[in-house]
Amino acid sequence: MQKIIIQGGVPLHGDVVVSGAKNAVLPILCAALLADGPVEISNVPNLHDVATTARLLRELGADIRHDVEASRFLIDAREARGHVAPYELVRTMRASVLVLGPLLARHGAAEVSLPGGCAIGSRPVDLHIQAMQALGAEVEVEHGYIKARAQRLRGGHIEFPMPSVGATENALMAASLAAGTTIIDNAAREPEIVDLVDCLLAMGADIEGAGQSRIVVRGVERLHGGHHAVVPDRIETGTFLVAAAMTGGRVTAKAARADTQQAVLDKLEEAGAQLEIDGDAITLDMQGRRPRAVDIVTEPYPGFPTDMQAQFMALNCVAEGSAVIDEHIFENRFMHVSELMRLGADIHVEGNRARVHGVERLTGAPVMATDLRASASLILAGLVAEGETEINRIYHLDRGYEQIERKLSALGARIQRVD
Ligand SMILES: CC(=O)N[C@H]1[C@@H](OP(=O)(O)OP(=O)(O)OC[C@H]2O[C@@H](n3ccc(=O)[nH]c3=O)[C@H](O)[C@@H]2O)O[C@H](CO)[C@@H](O)[C@@H]1O
Ligand SMILES: C=C(OP(=O)(O)O)C(=O)O
Repeated sequence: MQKIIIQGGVPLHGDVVVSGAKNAVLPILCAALLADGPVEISNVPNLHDVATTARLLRELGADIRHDVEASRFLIDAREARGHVAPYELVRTMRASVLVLGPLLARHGAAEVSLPGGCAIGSRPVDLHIQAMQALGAEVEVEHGYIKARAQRLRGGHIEFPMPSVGATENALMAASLAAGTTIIDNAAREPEIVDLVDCLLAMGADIEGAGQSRIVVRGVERLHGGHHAVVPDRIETGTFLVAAAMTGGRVTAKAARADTQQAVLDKLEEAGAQLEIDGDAITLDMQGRRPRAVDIVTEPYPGFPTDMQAQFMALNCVAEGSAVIDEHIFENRFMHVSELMRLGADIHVEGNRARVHGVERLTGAPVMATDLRASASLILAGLVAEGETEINRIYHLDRGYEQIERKLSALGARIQRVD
């Protein structure tokens, strides 16, 4: 099994080009199922989750061309007649539940395996199901599958008890082809929602209010093909900026979108980093300084993202002072703590709160990655730990980071992937 080996202690310097966002591209690939013409998607990151989604769309009958060099997908779902998303594909990736809305809207039927349990929490799909029911679908859950049916979906009022990114995405895609108007209240406001809506608009949808808590979708008879470029990945951007801050370096993230990650940039400044934003470039300078520990509370957007919690935990581990991290989105997202402690971190967890006392130094050791962002936090810790850190089970990383070790090497890190 592959692993990553890091010799820590090198301040990072240089430029890194940010890839398209994983969490934007996955729903957008699913949205292509709604179109009765070819959809071209550019700035697609070459990730394991993207390959899994492509396999799922092929299984459903879509014709897919992937130009890896050009980071482009061409999806033609005109002949796609399948409506079953099987366990074998869905179990490896939660985002596969995002075919539910498109299949139901396009074919009047969908059978989607319940996504598998994930290391960060129980992650139910009740809100996805309630949204489909509000649009007139009959839904049953049996034998591990969500089975949904509707002659034609009709507009309705969906009021989420809490914002859910995935359920909002499923609701948006289903409502786009429903008869009549749908109002979604307490919708998620993440930049990936806005990006999905931009893609749906390019396909001829009629949607207002993306990025706000109330979204209004006027259903249309058909959606056509179109082109969309995926928004830059704010979590990848944040991860590289934290790497620069922790190592006392200076890094410019290019092709980034500062306006999608104010909460993260604010925390980096609070930690003592100097930031400069110039168009789509974000430069972080921490040369000659040690970060200060920063308190974090994860919240739905525009609050601090849960997907950056583990990386800031790593930063706090080597920062000056102590900080409290409150995880408010997922009930079990501190799996990285025990591994960071193997590197010498001083962390105490009580429920969904972690207290981190910064230490002068971490020391390299073999560690095990448990989920995607936990893996990222271990890489960050390895970049500053004395000696060698060996990170096992890195397949999680390939789900969400494009060529992370190459990008870090280009910034001067001593990092390699070995078999
Ligand atoms: C592919 C993708 O975009 N993944 C992101 C998406 O996940 P995902 O869309 O799964 O996350 P949600 O926003 O739905 O989850 C938010 C909270 O709602 C709960 N919930 C959700 C759905 C539901 O039917 N019932 C329910 O109780 C979840 O357990 C969680 O506690 O948003 C998360 C929160 O920003 C991110 O961490 C993930 O990286
Ligand atoms: C939790 C994440 O992804 P997913 O929802 O795909 O598991 C993530 O991107 O950090």
